[in-house]
Amino acid sequence: MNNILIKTKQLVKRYGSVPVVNGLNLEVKSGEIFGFLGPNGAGKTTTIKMLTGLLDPSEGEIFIGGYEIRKQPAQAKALIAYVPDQPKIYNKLSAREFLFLISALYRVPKDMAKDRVEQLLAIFDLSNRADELLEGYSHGMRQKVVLASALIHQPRVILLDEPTVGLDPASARLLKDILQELARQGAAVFVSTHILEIAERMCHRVGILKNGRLIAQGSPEELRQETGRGGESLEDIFLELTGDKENAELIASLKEEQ
Ligand SMILES: Nc1ncnc2c1ncn2[C@@H]1O[C@H](COP(=O)(O)OP(=O)(O)OP(=O)(O)O)[C@@H](O)[C@H]1O
Repeated sequence: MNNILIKTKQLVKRYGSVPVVNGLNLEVKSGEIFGFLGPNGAGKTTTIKMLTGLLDPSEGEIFIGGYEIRKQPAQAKALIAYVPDQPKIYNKLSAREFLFLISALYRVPKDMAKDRVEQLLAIFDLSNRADELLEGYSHGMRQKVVLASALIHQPRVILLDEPTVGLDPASARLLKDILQELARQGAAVFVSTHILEIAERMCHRVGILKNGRLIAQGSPEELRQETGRGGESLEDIFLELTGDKENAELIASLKEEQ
């Protein structure tokens, strides 16, 4: 297996005749954290759902660890962890029960599961409430349970859709540290986010999606050089590339007229 763990070739998704993802070519290597950025409706969630195999592409191919997701779905999916933007969780289970359920679904051997569950509960600071029903958990606590459950089978490909929404600063920092450690151990991490500061600090490379097309990709530093915007923040580059800077100028002009 080469070290490209996520690869898409000319990926297209249409709803009716409208392409919402259009000719996407992506590669994410082992050890890399790739930030997937783009305005609302750009096609990020649609792309991530195709990468997980939950949504069929209209055209193109997806390789996870070298396995084409539609031709070898079991092999590809065994490598993946997916944290959706609106996770479903079983409210009538406790966090500990939920994590054991997910371990069983991924066929993690029982002894190993026991260690992993306790380790993850401790890492996410959930140990002392692990036997309470999830229905009584706050949004951020539920998010942490979902993140813990995604890591239980030691995935090589980690797909996260807006994972920091609802997390407090300490938990967002913890997530960043965990993802960096997993990448260091060889995982490929693909994360969509609107928080450009996180992308800038966490991601080795970012891709900017607009209207279903990748309009730029590279390290934040490379994007600065390409756009001739040395010294500017990723946020300024993002707004420039996605055209939202015009909005900022419009708003500024409104203020001047007041
Ligand atoms: N089931 C569907 N049927 C029709 N159109 C859809 C469907 N799902 C998504 N779309 C459209 O596809 C486009 C991309 O949506 P998607 O959810 O992938 O965007 P996104 O980049 O994740 O946006 P956000 O940042 O707002 O979450 C949008 O125009 C959306 O309306």
